[in-house]
Amino acid sequence: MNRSNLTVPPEGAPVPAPHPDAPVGVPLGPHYARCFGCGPDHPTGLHLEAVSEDGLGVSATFTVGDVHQGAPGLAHGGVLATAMDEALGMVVWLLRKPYVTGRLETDYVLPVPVGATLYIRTRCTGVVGRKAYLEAEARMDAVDGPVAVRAAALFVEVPVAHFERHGAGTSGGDGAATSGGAGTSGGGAGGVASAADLGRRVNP
Ligand SMILES: CCCCCCCC/C=C\CCCCCCCC(=O)SCCNC(=O)CCNC(=O)[C@H](O)C(C)(C)COP(=O)(O)OP(=O)(O)OC[C@H]1O[C@@H](n2cnc3c(N)ncnc32)[C@H](O)[C@@H]1OP(=O)(O)O
Repeated sequence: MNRSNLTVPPEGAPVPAPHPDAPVGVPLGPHYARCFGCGPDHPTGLHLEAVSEDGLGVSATFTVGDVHQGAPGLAHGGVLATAMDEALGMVVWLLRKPYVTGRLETDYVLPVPVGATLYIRTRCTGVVGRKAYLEAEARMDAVDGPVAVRAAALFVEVPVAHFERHGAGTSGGDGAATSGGAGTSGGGAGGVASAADLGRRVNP
């Protein structure tokens, strides 16, 4: 894909193993029940479903719905970037450390119609200090279908306080904190209900 050097790891950057508590080969479940990308409680979200792969990688599916259109009958590009962002974020979540997207680069290769299912594969290509380098590819309607979207990203590790400081209504106790749902079925990854909950689940 066309990518800047900001999303390419320096030569020899190591790819760490997933945290021992991270699930392998089972559905990850949502990381947060109201997440726009993966949350089951989000009415118009992407409802991305993902499974971890060997090494530090994830495979995920996203089916484009009516509510995801930009041009008539076609997925909005921002929605597709969100799906890639979400699937990339699931990779670093396997490290059991909080990360946020610092930079996301996207190549739109094919138009993606409503009703299409994207098969997204993401992997970490290196970690240096707080910076995790990641890449992703989405194929249309089959795991070996044509490539529709490619992405590369730099995620930056942040302290749990990042979410406590900047998130509105996520510290628990108000309407934003749900049961978390995540990981309560299918051996999921262990979702969070609040920033405080995130603090209990990540590994410093
Ligand atoms: C209720 C709580 C629930 C929480 C649940 C969380 C669980 C997560 C689990 C699972 C995730 C699943 C999926 C999620 C998917 C979606 C992820 C998103 O969409 S995240 C939202 C969008 N992103 C932001 O809102 C970031 C906003 N930006 C920032 O906060 C800062 O700019 C930040 C943290 C990215 C960097 O700020 P600094 O002050 O901490 O650090 P500095 O020193 O600036 O950067 C550190 C290094 O990174 C590089 N860097 C930073 N930004 C860069 C950029 N845009 N491009 C290139 N390099 C960059 C810098 O050059 C520096 O590199 P050098 O150490 O000097 O080598």
